[in-house]
Amino acid sequence: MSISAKQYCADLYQRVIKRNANEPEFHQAVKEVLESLIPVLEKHPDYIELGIMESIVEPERQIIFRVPWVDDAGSVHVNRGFRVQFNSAIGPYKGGLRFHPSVYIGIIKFLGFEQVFKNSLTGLPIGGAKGGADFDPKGKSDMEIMRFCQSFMSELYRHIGHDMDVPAGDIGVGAREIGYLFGQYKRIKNTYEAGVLTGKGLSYGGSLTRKEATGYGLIYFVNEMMKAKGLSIEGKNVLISGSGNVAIYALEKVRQYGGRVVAVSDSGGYIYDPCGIQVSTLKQIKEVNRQRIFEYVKYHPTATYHEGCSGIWTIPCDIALPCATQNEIDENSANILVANGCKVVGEGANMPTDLAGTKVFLDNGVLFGPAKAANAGGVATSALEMSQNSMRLAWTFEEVDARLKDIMVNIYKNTSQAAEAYGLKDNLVAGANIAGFKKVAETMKAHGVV
Ligand SMILES: NC(=O)C1=CN([C@@H]2O[C@H](COP(=O)(O)OP(=O)(O)OC[C@H]3O[C@@H](n4cnc5c(N)ncnc54)[C@H](O)[C@@H]3O)[C@@H](O)[C@H]2O)C=CC1
Ligand SMILES: O=C(O)CCC(=O)C(=O)O
Repeated sequence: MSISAKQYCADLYQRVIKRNANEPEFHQAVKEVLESLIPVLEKHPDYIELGIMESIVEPERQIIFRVPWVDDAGSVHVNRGFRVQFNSAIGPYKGGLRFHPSVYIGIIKFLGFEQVFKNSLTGLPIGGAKGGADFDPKGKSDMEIMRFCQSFMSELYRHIGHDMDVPAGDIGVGAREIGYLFGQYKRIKNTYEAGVLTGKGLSYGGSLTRKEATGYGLIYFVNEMMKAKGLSIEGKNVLISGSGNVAIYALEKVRQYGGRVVAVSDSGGYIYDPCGIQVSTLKQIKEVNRQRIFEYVKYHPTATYHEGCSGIWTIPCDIALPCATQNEIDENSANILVANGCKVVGEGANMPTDLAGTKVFLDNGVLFGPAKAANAGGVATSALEMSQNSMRLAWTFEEVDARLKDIMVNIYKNTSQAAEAYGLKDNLVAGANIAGFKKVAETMKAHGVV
């Protein structure tokens, strides 16, 4: 090879920027991975020579489609739907669907790219994909959500299948939406293909523990990371951003480990309660009533509500768990967290810390669990749901939970070993990228230039 691995990665990154203009989230995700992989490419120049690096940053397929739907007043709306099938080297495409007004191709591409490495880390046979729409579910009636999901699936069904591509939930897509999507798929295809979606209801092929899996898995990972340093969650003060699926079940598991979650947030603001946030009230407000987080203070007089979501990171804590969305912790918030004594960060959301924020944590010796590793429990349990669907069996909650825990312990072990093997001890960002990449790269090599 005539140029260094470092120069190759810098050049490739420039080509990615040029080819994918105006997609800063995708550029950010690629930059982090390429920088982590320099020591791997120094040992394996064949990954460059065989075009594996060029291929790993280029989705296998990108689908963009029109989603017309009619609201309750009879007005027609047209949204844009996406599915980016990024890499199918190690299994059928797998990854969630996000319904949020901020969705555009750059967000879906970054999420699909991250999913490739995350899914590889689970040790299960799943490739990487992501999808969604720029639809805002906020304030929509059940019937509007149903009509939107039916229209979305009326195009998506052509591109998915239990051995081809298996979507699931993400921001704005939970059990209700998966139900409507599944109903429409079944109607169009006239076949009961349970494994075509995951996160399903229990009566039609869903898995126990899938709802809890991302949040529980995050805490299993954080616990493992702390245990390796002689620390524990017990007695620690914890901040959790977001108050959706990941945040709620992370909170539940932190309490089971004896920690105290003193703040949670939504896109409007955050609540702080030094006595600890009650998970049952949060579930009622968010899962049942679908209300904003400020409602919480009506039930708990010790809690206070504060406008604006980034303020949550100014609260002193031992452990911070960003579980809302991408780039919610920047350099400034990271510096404040460190100055206030935060020693552990576990990423429940995808890419919630920007590159400068990540550097602050790593430079200051914060135990940092990157998203690809720390939040992989959700997709891992989706893969367990697919296994149960294939076998036409349903495992107990305890059985799935035990498998999830094993998977998270293994992910910690593999990421920390990969980091150490490349002289980057304790840098789990590099460890996750390296361990996730190597399995995919070796498989792509075995498949030839395809
Ligand atoms: N649901 C899953 O199984 C998995 C989700 N993730 C990631 O976790 C994150 C959260 O996803 P879910 O909990 O599933 O979504 P969700 O739709 O259930 O909840 C999202 C929550 O984040 C809040 N939020 C949105 N923007 C915010 C902001 N700027 N500041 C504070 N709060 C904000 C929303 O109000 C909502 O409470 C996303 O990054 C998603 O990609 C990652 C792995 C699996
Ligand atoms: O369960 C899945 O397939 C998707 C989970 C997901 O979207 C994620 O890991 O970010």
